[in-house]
This record gives sequence, C-alpha cells and structure tokens, in this order.
Amino acid sequence: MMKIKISIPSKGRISDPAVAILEKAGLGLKDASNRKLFSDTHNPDISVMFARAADIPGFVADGVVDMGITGLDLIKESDSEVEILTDLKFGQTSLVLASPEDSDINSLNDIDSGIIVATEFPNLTESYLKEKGIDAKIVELTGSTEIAPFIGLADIIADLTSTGTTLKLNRLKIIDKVLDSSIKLIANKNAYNNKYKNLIETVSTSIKGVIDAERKKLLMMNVSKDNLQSIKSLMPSMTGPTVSEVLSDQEETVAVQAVVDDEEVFDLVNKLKNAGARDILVVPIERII
Ligand SMILES: Nc1ncnc2c1ncn2[C@@H]1O[C@H](COP(=O)(O)OP(=O)(O)OP(=O)(O)O)[C@@H](O)[C@H]1O
Ligand SMILES: O=P(O)(O)OC[C@H]1O[C@H](OP(=O)(O)OP(=O)(O)O)[C@H](O)[C@@H]1O
Ligand SMILES: [Mg+2]
Repeated sequence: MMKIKISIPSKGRISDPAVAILEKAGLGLKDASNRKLFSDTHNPDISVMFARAADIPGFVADGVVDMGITGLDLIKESDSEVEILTDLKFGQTSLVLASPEDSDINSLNDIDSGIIVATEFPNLTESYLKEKGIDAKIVELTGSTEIAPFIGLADIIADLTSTGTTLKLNRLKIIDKVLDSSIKLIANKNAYNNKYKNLIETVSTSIKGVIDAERKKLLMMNVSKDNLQSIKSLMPSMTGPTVSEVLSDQEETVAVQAVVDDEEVFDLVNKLKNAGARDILVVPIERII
C-alpha cells in the first residue's frame, strides 16, 4: 500500500538531477521507463509522480501529492503554501530585471510606472515592482523573453540568469534583482505537520544526507606513530580523525581517517603527504545520516 507521493519534474534541466538524488537516497525508480506519469520506488511506502516543474508547487499545496522537488522561483510565482524542507544545492539562478545594453535604463530609478516588462514570472515581477512603487505593465511570455525589447514588445524583461551567457548574447544588462532561486524539497503542510510527519521526515533526512555527502570525501591514510601528531594537527577539527592500529606491520603504523569538505581535499592531501602520510585514499561518500 503506497503511502506518500513525491512529484518531480518530468522534463527540463532539473528532471535528471531530481531522479539522481532520489536514487542516492535509496528511493530509486523501479520503472524508469520515460513518459510514465507514476513510478514506484524501491521503498514500498513512496511513489513518484512526474509533472511540469511549474505545476509541482500547486500539486503539493493542494495535496495532490505529499512532497515535491521544484524551484523556489516557481513556488513563489504560484504563491503556493508549502513547507520548504531543504535546499538541494542545484538549479541556482536569479530572476533579474534587464534592459538593452544601449538603453538609458540602468537601475530602478530610471523606471516609471507604465513601463512594459516581458516575463515568464508575471506575479513575482509585478509584485516586486509594486513594492518599489512602480506600476508596471506585464507582458507574459512562456519563453525566449530576451527577444521582447528588440521587437517592440516590452521596454525591459524579467528573466532568469545563471551564467549570464544568455543575457550577454542578447545584449541585455542587469538593472536589478528580483529573487535568488534554487531547487527545494517541499511538502504539503498538512501532510508534514500531521498525517505523514514521520515518513516525510525520513525522506527529507535521507535526501539531506545525500546533499551533505556530495560535498564531502572520506580521507584514509597510513601514518607512522612518530608523525601522528603533525598529521592530526592538519586535519579539520570538526571531523575526527579516527585513528586505528594497523596490525600486520613491522614499524609502528596507524590508520587515520576523517571526513573532509570537497574543497579542502586537494590542499590537504599535499600537506598530509609532506607530513609523512602514506597510502592516502580519497573515497566518495554516498550518504551522511
Ligand atoms: N539557466 C538555468 N540555470 C539553473 N537553473 C535554471 C536555469 N533556468 C531555469 N532554471 C531553473 O530550473 C527550474 C525548472 O525550470 P523549467 O521548468 O523552465 O525547466 P527548464 O529546464 O528550463 O526546461 P524548459 O524551459 O525547456 O521547460 C526552475 O526552478 C528554474 O529556476
Ligand atoms: O544565464 P544562463 O546560464 O545563460 O541561463 C539563463 C537562461 O536559462 C534559461 O533558459 P532555458 O535554457 O530554460 O530556455 P527557455 O528560455 O526556453 O526556458 C533562462 O530562461 C535563461 O534564458
Ligand atoms: Mg526554461
């Protein structure tokens, strides 16, 4: 008997990463064949429903599904009341206001009421500008917003930018930021607070474990006892290290292991080698619970 449903995007850039996170969290899809609306997972209590990323906040808020994976921009745009459980550390992007490079509009101060703004995010854009005292005319588009100022459809645009490549290619400059967004794990408020609290928390904990693990490595090495103190002092203080005896060895050797941040590994390995560490292993971690 299936207890909870998680909705994840059926297509687009966040679909595959969402499936991958579920898989690493032990919720791999049983029937991964594409274009199916539902799929069972390896946990009999949890199934997956595929949907458009923009529809997921509404489905979660209305209780059509109990949990979802989608972008903060889409959650805010649809004004859905959902519980945000954790940030999934991908799909980082910002919703910005941008004008043509050669226009005189360089900041909000250069904008008056009546300005025409093309966007895929009419609600966010309109309410942001209203907050700033600007009554904008919104032209809602469903893609290729960048072209709007050049075909006389709008004065400026509100669009997502990540690397900045698309804006640059289309000769647009950023004049203001409406919102920073990334992908979130969300839950229906009632399901989270009452009905399925334990199950939702279990799923959330597993997924958080995957996110934490992705940014960490397990370092293992052999160290002669003489060098142990200097090796220990190099290790990040938060995470150990664990020191254990190595038996079948003539000289006095210990094995040292510690969990370290990804960014630290390169530097640390060199320092450890110089301090006398041998047989250093850098091991990926699947989950940290
Ligand atoms: N260039 C980008 N970099 C990172 N995240 C992005 C980018 N563009 C969109 N996103 C995020 O991806 C999520 C899904 O967006 P969307 O539904 O538009 O999918 P998509 O991958 O853009 O596919 P499509 O637009 O073809 O439907 C949104 O939350 C959005 O913020
Ligand atoms: O700053 P960048 O790294 O260039 O990314 C920003 C672009 O990515 C998204 O478009 P997407 O690829 O989703 O196409 P779409 O406009 O059809 O949604 C977004 O709408 C921008 O156009
Ligand atoms: Mg898109």
